[in-house]
Amino acid sequence: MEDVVIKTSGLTKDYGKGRGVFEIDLEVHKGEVFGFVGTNGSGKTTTIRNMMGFIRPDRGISAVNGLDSWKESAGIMKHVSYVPGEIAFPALKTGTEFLKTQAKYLGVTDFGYMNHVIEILQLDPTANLKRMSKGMKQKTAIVAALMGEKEILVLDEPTTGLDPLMREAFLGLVREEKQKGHTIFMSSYIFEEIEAVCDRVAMIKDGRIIDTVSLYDLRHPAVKNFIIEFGEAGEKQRFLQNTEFSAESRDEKSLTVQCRTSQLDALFLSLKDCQITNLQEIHRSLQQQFMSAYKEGLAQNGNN
Ligand SMILES: Nc1ncnc2c1ncn2[C@@H]1O[C@H](COP(=O)(O)OP(=O)(O)OP(=O)(O)O)[C@@H](O)[C@H]1O
Repeated sequence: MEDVVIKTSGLTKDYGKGRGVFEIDLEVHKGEVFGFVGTNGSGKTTTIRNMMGFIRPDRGISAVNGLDSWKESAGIMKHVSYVPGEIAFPALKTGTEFLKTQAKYLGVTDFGYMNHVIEILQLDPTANLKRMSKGMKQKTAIVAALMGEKEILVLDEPTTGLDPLMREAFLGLVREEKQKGHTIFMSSYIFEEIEAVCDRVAMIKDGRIIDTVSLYDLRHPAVKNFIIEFGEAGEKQRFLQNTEFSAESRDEKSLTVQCRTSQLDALFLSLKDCQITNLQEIHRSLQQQFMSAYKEGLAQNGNN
């Protein structure tokens, strides 16, 4: 596909004893926010480090903008802003000094966007780098990465150490990047934040991709489930006895109904003479999707 910005195929880095990443196939398209979720030690950082050309794969390929990650890593760096999972700052005194060095390295001369990111994240960069809290270090690394305004962003657990308000502010920055048409690859173990900003998500477990889902598809399933609460128990019973939809009683006045999206009209029509006190769609969350892919994997491996 022409608009593929990041691609891995059969990517394998084997550290022995089942550790590492195995046969990783990913395609991230231009302008996409692509999430990468998995539990601790599942292989997110190893995949990202391969993508960035920091480590050499044992098998398979990784390419960014058509450039081989390992062989042409210098070329890749021209197009990619990167926030590492483990932040190690150079021996400089303050955040400001570090950001100035970074600006020089990246050739940034207009500091408008950098100051915007600093403001959004409420960072005081004048603080001593060594004495910064975990969250401040993380914010500084984000500012250092974003100031380059590159068209590809690779973020390894970028919200580590950020409080919920700052996480939300950071997700706003990700949305701004997407609006500019930039491509974002972001790892996380926090399902809610991936769900909030990503277009597609790959799930990794024990070094292998177990599922790739489109958030649009997750939010727009072909079959929907609703909780319907009736004003009176008798109405609920009448509905249950007469309906052609698959329905199950929940309690005296409420039930769950399963309905194909194409039959929503018919469902609502069948409810038109009932007194409904509440109607709520049951959404399948990314975490639920991950848990079922996880369990399926266990069952296939005969561990369940
Ligand atoms: N240099 C290395 N040598 C040996 N094993 C390694 C090395 N780097 C990573 N591993 C192992 O590979 C597996 C994947 O690690 P990785 O850091 O990629 O996971 P992760 O999903 O990023 O985890 P976390 O969310 O905890 O940061 C782990 O079992 C880890 O111990």
